[in-house]
Amino acid sequence: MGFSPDVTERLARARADLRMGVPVVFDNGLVILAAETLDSTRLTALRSLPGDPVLVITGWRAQTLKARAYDGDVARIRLPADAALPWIRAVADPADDLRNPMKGPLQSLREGSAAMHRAAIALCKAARLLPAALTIEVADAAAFAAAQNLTLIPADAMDNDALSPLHPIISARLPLEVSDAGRLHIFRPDDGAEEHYAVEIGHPDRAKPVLSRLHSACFTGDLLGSLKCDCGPQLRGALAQMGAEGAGVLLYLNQEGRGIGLANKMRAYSLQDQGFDTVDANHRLGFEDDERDFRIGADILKRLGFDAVRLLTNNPAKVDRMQACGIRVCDRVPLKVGENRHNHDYLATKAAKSGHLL
Ligand SMILES: Nc1nc2c(ncn2[C@@H]2O[C@H](COP(=O)(O)OP(=O)(O)OP(=O)(O)O)[C@@H](O)[C@H]2O)c(=O)[nH]1
Ligand SMILES: [Zn+2]
Repeated sequence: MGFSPDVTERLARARADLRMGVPVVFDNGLVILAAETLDSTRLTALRSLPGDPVLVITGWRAQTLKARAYDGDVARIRLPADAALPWIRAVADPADDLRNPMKGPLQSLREGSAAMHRAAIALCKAARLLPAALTIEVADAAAFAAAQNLTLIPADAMDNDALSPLHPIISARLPLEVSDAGRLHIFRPDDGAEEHYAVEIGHPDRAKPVLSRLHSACFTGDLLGSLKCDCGPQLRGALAQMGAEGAGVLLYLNQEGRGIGLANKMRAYSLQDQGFDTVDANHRLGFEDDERDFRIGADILKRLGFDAVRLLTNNPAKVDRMQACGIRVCDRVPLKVGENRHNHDYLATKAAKSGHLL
């Protein structure tokens, strides 16, 4: 009839399912549940199935837990017969690592392919959950999904790494403190993920490099005035500079916590209170230190008609990634504002480990 959801749409459903604790089924036979949202009812149901449940974690998390990661970026841990919900949570979530370091010995699987387990981790990350999934194989995936009313997704659904097209939805005049001539543009991706925004100041000449900032959302810094980072002052500093020049474009990308989501960023903050720095905290949670997709920013710039920028950033990786995405970075304009006694170590870590320029 033509109403059925396509793969992209089913993936959006799958992300929502995982966030609620509902299993998702890959059509080649792997059932997955996010460890973070797993409850005891579904754990019992999963244990009633024939087959051996496997807990998938990332290579980073495995390193912290001293488990073997034969698959490199992921590790498949055999679920012990007596493992209950708190044990699964403790493997997935580092909150109590220091208080309760012994989860193992963890038995990692070596045989067979990890391709679908890798896809399960990618789906948990896309759902902004902890990157850990409980999985089990079923003989007839389509029948199982139909009988249990679960979302069925193609085995290769996560292989497509293309950027989901972003569409301009609306733009409207928005007078700002820094400039009367402000305009806010809303962009919405096809895949049901977060919207992103562009703030245009004045009427930048498309034929010249535009003063530009790619700002990643930071609820704590941008809105609450958190002193743990420099995001709020950077946001306001960038807008002020654009206002003073009379032209510029600031992209506000909803990639909170360098792409791990606000809940996971707060988990990282909690680990930072235990003594880990910003990079180590991400790794202990099982994430890369930076999970952002900078193609989004490049795509929005192009859609607005810009192909060359003077980029306000202290992050050389951002410059490289923009260039790789076809945006010419004619100049890097430093944005050194907002250092205080609370974020001194954070900024020093970014300089030491992530290549930020001080
Ligand atoms: N995961 C994580 N994210 C953080 C932390 N502190 C700030 N962020 C996020 O980091 C993002 C800002 O990135 P930064 O690395 O500060 O800066 P950048 O955008 O790479 O570089 P600049 O252009 O120089 O600001 C925002 O999404 C913040 O929410 C943290 O400790 N952990
Ligand atoms: Zn911040």
